[in-house]
Amino acid sequence: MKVGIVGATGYGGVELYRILSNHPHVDECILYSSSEMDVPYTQSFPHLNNLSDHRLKNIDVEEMKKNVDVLFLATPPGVSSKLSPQFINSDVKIIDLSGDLRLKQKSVYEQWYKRECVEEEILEGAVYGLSELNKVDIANAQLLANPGCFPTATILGLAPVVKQKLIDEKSIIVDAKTGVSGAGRNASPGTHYSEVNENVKIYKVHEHQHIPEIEQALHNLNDSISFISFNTHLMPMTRGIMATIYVSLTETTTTEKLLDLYNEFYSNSPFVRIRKDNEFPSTREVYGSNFCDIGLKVDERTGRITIVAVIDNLMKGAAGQAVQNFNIMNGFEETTGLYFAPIYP
Ligand SMILES: NC(=O)C1=CN([C@@H]2O[C@H](COP(=O)(O)OP(=O)(O)OC[C@H]3O[C@@H](n4cnc5c(N)ncnc54)[C@H](OP(=O)(O)O)[C@@H]3O)[C@@H](O)[C@H]2O)C=CC1
Ligand SMILES: CC(=O)N[C@@H](CCC(=O)OP(=O)(O)O)C(=O)O
Repeated sequence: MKVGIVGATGYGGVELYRILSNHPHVDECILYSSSEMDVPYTQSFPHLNNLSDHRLKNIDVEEMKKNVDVLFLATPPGVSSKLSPQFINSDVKIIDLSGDLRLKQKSVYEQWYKRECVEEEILEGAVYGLSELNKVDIANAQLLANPGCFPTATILGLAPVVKQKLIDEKSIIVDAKTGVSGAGRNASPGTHYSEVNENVKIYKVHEHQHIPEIEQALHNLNDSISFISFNTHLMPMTRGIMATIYVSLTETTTTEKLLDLYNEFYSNSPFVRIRKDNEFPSTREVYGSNFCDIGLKVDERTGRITIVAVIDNLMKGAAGQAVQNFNIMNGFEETTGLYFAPIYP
């Protein structure tokens, strides 16, 4: 297959390139840029010297329609809203890593992203691609909205107890932490070294754009869920997301029984690893991989559970899950090109 990557000079784009350039069903990667034309890719990324002789191409929709089977958009918010509609009814499948197509209601996108949304009929046609929960629709998608990094960890961490209706629907609290690469390659005052080093910062309090995405997905699993409490913290590390989730149980149960439920729920999900009783994952243990690792424990005194879900934000939180979805959309084994160990230490 021939794949195109728009935004190849960014973090999500170069992670896609790392995976797709070694994918057994990808014959060619075509790399697009909105700011550079006909310059070697290695100019942006010298770590690819001797591995890539690609030159960046400018974005030309008609050229893409002729030369590309699947187009990945690893672009800032607003770009996919303009590009994706131009591919409707074409033979090109679109996998969008941005948040532009994830929310089903135009007004909700405009409220949280504070920018204009695509038409609702485009949103209706887009499939939300949380690979573990939506395989049948993903397999038939032409337009795929790849989930956000925090939603991926949070929804996978909660899905079994939410679907089984074991928790108080108003009790969900998510305390999430992220590495700085989640903010993309361009430095900003909030993300440069001296701001982040030896520091922990809470940001976008009650205003994070992933809140409605998580609520939408949980509501689809259990329609009594409408709102969650969710906050994010920037950590002095490059990659990784940890979502620590607190929820109240509606009936008495044990850690052992919940671990059995999670193991059963994810028994056909090769990238979700449930930890043993009293073992909790850390971000390092999924670094550079497509795994989502989950640990949990019942607090018998309070009747609450603590659930911990970790991912690599650029892998399962972005490019890795995008390739997992690419595999499902094209009838390949979902682990193709992706089933490798995390980098450790
Ligand atoms: N980083 C992460 O962990 C995650 C990111 N995402 C989402 O994925 C998307 C990409 O993120 P990330 O790679 O981190 O961001 P980066 O800022 O690192 O890269 C974005 C790339 O988009 C390109 N770009 C900028 N403006 C335009 C435009 N108008 N048209 C076309 N291309 C443009 C730029 O390349 P050029 O100038 O060469 O065109 C740039 O390299 C974002 O929507 C982000 O929210 C989702 C999950 C996790
Ligand atoms: C550290 C950091 O700033 N992370 C970003 C990650 C969000 C992201 O990738 O944006 P979309 O999923 O909405 O496209 C944030 O928290 O906003």
